[in-house]
Amino acid sequence: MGKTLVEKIISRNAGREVSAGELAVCPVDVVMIHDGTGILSIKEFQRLEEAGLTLAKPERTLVFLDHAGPCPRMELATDHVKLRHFARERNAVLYDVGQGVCHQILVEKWVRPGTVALGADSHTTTGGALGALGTGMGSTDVAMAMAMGENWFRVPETLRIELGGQLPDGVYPKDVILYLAGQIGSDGATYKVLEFGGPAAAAMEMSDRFTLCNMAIEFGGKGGLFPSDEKTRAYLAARGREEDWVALAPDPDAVYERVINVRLETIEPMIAKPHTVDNVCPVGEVQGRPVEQLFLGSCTNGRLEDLEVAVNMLKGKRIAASTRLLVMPASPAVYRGALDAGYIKDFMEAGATVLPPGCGPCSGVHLGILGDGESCLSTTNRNFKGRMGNPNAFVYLASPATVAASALTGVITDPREVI
Ligand SMILES: CC(C)[C@@](O)(CC(=O)O)C(=O)O
Ligand code: SF4
Repeated sequence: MGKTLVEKIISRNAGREVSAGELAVCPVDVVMIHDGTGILSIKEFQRLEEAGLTLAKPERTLVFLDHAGPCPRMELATDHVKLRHFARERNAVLYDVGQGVCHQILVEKWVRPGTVALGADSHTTTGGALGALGTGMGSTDVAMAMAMGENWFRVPETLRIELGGQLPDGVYPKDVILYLAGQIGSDGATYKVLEFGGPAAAAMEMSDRFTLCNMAIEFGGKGGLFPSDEKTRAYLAARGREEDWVALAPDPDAVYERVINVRLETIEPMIAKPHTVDNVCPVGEVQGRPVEQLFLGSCTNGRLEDLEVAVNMLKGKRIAASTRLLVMPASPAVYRGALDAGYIKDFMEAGATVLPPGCGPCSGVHLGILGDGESCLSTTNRNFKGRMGNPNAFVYLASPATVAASALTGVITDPREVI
C-alpha cells in the first residue's frame, strides 16, 4: 500500500514502516521555544534536570525572544532575562530581540526535509513546506523532546489538497488558504495533515508554500506538507544549505482520508471576518468597511515576496489619512532584502510605519494594539476576539495585496480594483 508524505516522513525517522493510526517514536531534529510559551517549557525542563537529564541537542535547541521584543513591560523583560540565562547556561541557540519570528528563522536556517521539527508553538507547521513534519506541541511535551531528543507521534491521517490551474491576477495563495478555511472549517482537520499536491502545488514558490502550511493549524491540522522538490532544493541552496536537501514525495497510490480538489482560477480574493478564521467570504462582500489599522507581516505573510506584492501597489502613492499601515519584516534577512530592494523607503514614502522583525501586532502584546471599536485588516493567521490585544476590536484576515489596496482607500478593497 502506498504512503502519504507524513507516513513516509515518520517511517523514515522511526526506522520502520508505519501507517496512519499507528504510534511511533521519532528523533526530533530541531526543537524551538519562545518568549510566548517557553517559560512553561523551561520550568518543566528544570524538573527533568533535577532528575538528571540535560539538553539532548543543545546546538539544535532554539530559544527565541520574538513575541514581545523589544519588551513592552517589565514582567515580559524579566521572562526574557530567564530565557536568555537558560539558553546561555546550556549552550542552546539564542535568537534575541529583533532577530526574527521563530518560524521564519526555522525555515531559513534549520528545518531539513524529511525530518521532524518541533516547537512550543502551533505555527511550527510552517516548516512542512520544506517536506518536514513541522508541528507544535504543549510546553511539557516540548520539554521532554528537549531532554530526550525524541518524542512519540500518532501517525496522522491525511487530507490531500489537490491544486490545479492558475490563480487570476490579484489573487494569491493566502486567498486559497482562506478559501480552504471556509471549506474545511476551523476544526475540520483536527490532528490530520493537509498534504498539498497537484500541478499548481508543484509550480508554487516556497514563500507561498510557507503561507499555506503556516495556516494548516487553523483547521486543527497536525501539519501542512509539501513534497520536497527542485523548488525546495533551490530555496535551501540560496541559503547555503543544499546539503540539507533530500527529494521526498507521496506514493501515487497513497491512501487519503479525503481529497479536496481546488481549481485556482475559480478563487477570488478572500477575507476572514471577525471572529473566526473560517468566517470567510469574497472580499467584495465586505467591500467599503472602514479599517483603522492594517498589518503586513507575521510568520504567515512577512516574507520579502509578500512585501514586494504590497510595495508594488503602494509605490508612489499615499495610504488613506484615516488609516495606519504597519509593516513588519519577519526576519533580519527579509528586512535586509527589503532595504536593498528599496522597499523600506517606498513603504515610508507611502506613509507606512516599519517595525523591527518579530511578532508584534499579530499576538496583541505590543506594537499595534487596537482601540475599542477599531478594525484591523491583517495578513496574519488568527482573528479571534481579543487577538490584537482588545476584545472590543475587530480583526479581518486577508492577503498582502488586499491589505495594500485597502491601505490606499481606508476601507476594505478588492485588490483587483487597484492593480
Ligand atoms: C504565543 C502565541 C501568540 C502564538 O504564537 C502561539 C501559538 O501559535 O501556538 C500564536 O500565534 O497564537
Ligand atoms: S507572527 Fe503571530 S502567529 Fe506567528 S508566531 Fe508570532 S504571534 Fe504566533
